[in-house]
Amino acid sequence: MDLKYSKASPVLTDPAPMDKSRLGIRGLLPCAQSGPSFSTSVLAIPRKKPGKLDDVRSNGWLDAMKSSSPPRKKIVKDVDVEVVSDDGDITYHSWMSKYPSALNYFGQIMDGARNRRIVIFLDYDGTLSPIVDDPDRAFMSADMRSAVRNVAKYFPTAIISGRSRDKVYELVGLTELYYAGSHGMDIMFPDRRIEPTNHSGCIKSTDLLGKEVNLFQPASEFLPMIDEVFRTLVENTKDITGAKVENHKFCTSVHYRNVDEKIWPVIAQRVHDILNNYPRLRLTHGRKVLEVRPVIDWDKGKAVEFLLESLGFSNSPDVLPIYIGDDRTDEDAFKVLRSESRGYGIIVSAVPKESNAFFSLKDTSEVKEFLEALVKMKEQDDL
Ligand SMILES: O=P(O)(O)OC[C@H]1O[C@H](O[C@H]2O[C@H](CO)[C@@H](O)[C@H](O)[C@H]2O)[C@H](O)[C@@H](O)[C@@H]1O
Repeated sequence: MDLKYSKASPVLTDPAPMDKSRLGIRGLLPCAQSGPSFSTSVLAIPRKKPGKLDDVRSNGWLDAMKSSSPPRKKIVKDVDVEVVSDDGDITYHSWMSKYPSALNYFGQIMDGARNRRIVIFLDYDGTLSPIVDDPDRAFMSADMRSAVRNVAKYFPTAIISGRSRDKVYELVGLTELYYAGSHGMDIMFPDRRIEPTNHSGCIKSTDLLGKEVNLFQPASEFLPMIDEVFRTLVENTKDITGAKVENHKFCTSVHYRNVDEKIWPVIAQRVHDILNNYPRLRLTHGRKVLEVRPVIDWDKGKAVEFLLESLGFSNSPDVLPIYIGDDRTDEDAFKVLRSESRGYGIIVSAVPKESNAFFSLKDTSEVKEFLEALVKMKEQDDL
């Protein structure tokens, strides 16, 4: 597909047909050719009559929604954190032969790292902080923060999150890291580095400490559209108990974790109908969350490549990138690292799921252990 601008821009020119097939739209509403103008006139959309929920059932949205997070078979009530029962233990152990524990294989991973510069990429939700019901309360523990801080002393470390860059920075609170928000569509990297050769469009800015930095925001033209669709989604889900819409600047998400499962078809249909008016936006599935993103050729995998290049680590056999993440959006990064055996993806999961990662960790406490082991190894000067 042609790029709209120069080779540098990830914005795709003719998104409409691609959009439709990705969304599985069956022409529920007349489809605007170029999306709505940025006005408030689209804030209220006509509601579907009850019983007309065939689109989201037939296009796979509902199935994807149901399988989008580990089953909550047992919930530890007062901790408010997902815990999966032992039922799937046998399957889990056989899955682990395909995705062995990064802790058990730590020695082998370190052997591969000998004489190579390790670069660490970390997802936030489900990786550094446990999955909880309220996205505003997804805090990382002090121990985890200290593990990440120590890792960053020895290895270049970046956080790549679906949240807005400001929000994830606020949650992590460490200035010594690199941050990419909005699924990699908002990357801040140091000024002293060279702009990656294949990309233009970096802008100069200052970080919260007043330091000069570069920003790469490949979806900046979508800002008003995302803002508009965010407000539309808020308006059209406000009557659904438990629904929550978040604005991540270059993408927006609709949470249904706290919505009664019987109402999932309704929330899915509302989002579907709204997206039908925005052919330049697409939907991806996260953990009990519908994520609305621009149709651009950019994802967490591209962000990893971009950061490696902008930090001066691109295409070097002396570099070993390690990416730790837990959800479907992290698969793009795992794929990049798997290709040409560039590095290691580590999936965080307590249940079996297909992945492009090489290794696995069961939960956030194992992530912390892995990070601590890296630091210990470095402190013993074994790397
Ligand atoms: O890329 P990430 O950093 O993993 O962000 C992905 C999404 O994470 C958040 O939602 C998820 O975590 C919440 C808190 O534990 C949980 O309540 C929700 O069900 C999960 O989907 C965040 O709120 C989303 O906006 C991110 O897209």
